Amino acid sequence: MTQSARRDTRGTPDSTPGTARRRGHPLSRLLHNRVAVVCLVLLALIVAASAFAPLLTSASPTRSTLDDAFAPPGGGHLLGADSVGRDVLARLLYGGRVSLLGGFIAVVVALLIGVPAGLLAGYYRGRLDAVVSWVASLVMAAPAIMVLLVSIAAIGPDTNATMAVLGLILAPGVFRLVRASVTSVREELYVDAARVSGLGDARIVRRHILPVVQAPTIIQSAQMFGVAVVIQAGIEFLGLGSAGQASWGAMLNEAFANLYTKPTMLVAPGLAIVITVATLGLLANALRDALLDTPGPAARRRPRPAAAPASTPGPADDDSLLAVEDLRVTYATRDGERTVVDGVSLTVRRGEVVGLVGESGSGKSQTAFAILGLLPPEGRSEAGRLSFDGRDLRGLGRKERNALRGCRIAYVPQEPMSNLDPAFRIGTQLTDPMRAHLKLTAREAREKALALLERVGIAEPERVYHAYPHQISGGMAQRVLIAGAVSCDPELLIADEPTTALDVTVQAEVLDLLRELQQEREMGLILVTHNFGVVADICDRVVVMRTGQVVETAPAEKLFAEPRHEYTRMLLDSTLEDAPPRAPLRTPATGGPLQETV
Ligand SMILES: Nc1ncnc2c1ncn2[C@@H]1O[C@H](COP(=O)(O)OP(=O)(O)OP(=O)(O)O)[C@@H](O)[C@H]1O
Repeated sequence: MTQSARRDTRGTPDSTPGTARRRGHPLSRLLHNRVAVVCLVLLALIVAASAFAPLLTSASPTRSTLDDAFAPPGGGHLLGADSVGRDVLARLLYGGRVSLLGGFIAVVVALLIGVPAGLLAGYYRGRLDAVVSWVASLVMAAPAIMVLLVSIAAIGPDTNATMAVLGLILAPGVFRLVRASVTSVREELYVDAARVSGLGDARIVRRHILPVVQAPTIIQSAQMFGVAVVIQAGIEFLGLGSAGQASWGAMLNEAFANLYTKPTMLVAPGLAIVITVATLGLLANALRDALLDTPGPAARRRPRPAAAPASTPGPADDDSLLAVEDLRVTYATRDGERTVVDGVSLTVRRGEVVGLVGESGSGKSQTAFAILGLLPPEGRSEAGRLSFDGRDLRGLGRKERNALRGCRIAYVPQEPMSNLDPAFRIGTQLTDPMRAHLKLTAREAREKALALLERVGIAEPERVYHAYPHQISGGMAQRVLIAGAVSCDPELLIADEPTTALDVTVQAEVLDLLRELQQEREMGLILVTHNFGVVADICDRVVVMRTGQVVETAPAEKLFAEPRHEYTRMLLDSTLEDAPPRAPLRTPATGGPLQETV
């Protein structure tokens, strides 16, 4: 995406007035919605009337006085009395408690089960997701009313227990909603970026995933509450609730029994149920408008083009900072296993810049992700050797990997904007990993972040520190990410096409910055690129990849002076001619044309 295109979708500092409206606090947006305010007031009145029933009426909801049977409204009974002389107002007020408590129990149970299950399944996917999704489908397939009736038969006529069972029945709906939200946000590059910076899963879920899940869950809760109130009334209406208690459903039952003699008895419980349910439904709509009117990250991971593998590894070096030997990355696909990195070997020494070059789809990013331990769950990697500073990275636990990533091995991605969470200020995103890894106080982390912002060439560090990602340009965002990447003084930096998404004018500045920081801190640097100009500018050594394999490894000068492999020559020629390297390739084995990858 070009810089200008990105500005169109993300906004610039000048576009803040437009975004300010959207960024207003959800509560203030809700309170600006008249329907929402009316609903909130009505709900508050219903809840207060039920909670303070003893203060509003001295009558008992269950005591019957046969002399008062069918007493008209007024006098001793403000809303009249029912067929056995019980006070209708008292039954209405106390009955609200049963309905509201029942709805509350059902929603809480559904949330307690659905939210954690959806978070875990959506975040970790794999077998856990498969099992939980299967159970959810099973529960959803069972007819809800039958399950409720069977549970009443088993537990007995206890309204609250029945509503807890209803919560179990509603939980798969919550699970699916949360799982879908997590799955979509999990693919966001800023979540990858948080993982790369070494933040633990709990922190990532709290910071980046939960805020996204929150809004749909709140909306769904309001809807579920309405459904639960109706079902609870239905159960009481059928006479299956707790015996002897006043409830709106029991009042409806009583009214139906006397439908022909006293039809007006339907009015009070009918209105109470309709108003409560309609209010919850309208409130859910208003919540949706208020909560979902926030700018979400639109950018998704770029679709990866397809490519077929070929071969030629290179040697590993013993005093190297990073040593990779015979790295393979495979994906299980419907058509069988697909190898996207095949026998890659490379080394990086301290203070050395290694360019990983090749056309799109040649496996550069997959190699980088495998080194970082960041392949998606469906991807598998294995290597003859994968060591960092003499330490074997194979089989490292999640915690140990996290401790290494972002701290000793850092990553700069190719799409700066998508790697910043739009919901948080730049300062928060910079200080978070520093506080986690370096155990800095909030104040120390802030000072370090401001110094870093200044170091990476940002003219107004304070402003950028307090800005949201949409308020800065793409070039600035990349500088911010570079500042974040070097914030914990890593020994190895992996930069995946760090200038691709930037304006041509900014590209050179960002490369200069990377080179300066690399020299200043004597970092090893793996620069993933398909641009030989970039390689010539800053790389000491070059690894050329094609279709998942290394075809040539050489010092940069040597590679330019005498490229050995035909593919390297073709890439170099296309760079010199300023033409895209897209001539049909021949596989070494068959000589047949390879698939076009872009
Ligand atoms: N999740 C996945 N499942 C299956 N194949 C994948 C997956 N992700 C990537 N690939 C494949 O891996 C191969 C290498 O992709 P990779 O992203 O490493 O290429 P690249 O050289 O970095 O390209 P680019 O310069 O476009 O980023 C591609 O053929 C791609 O289709």
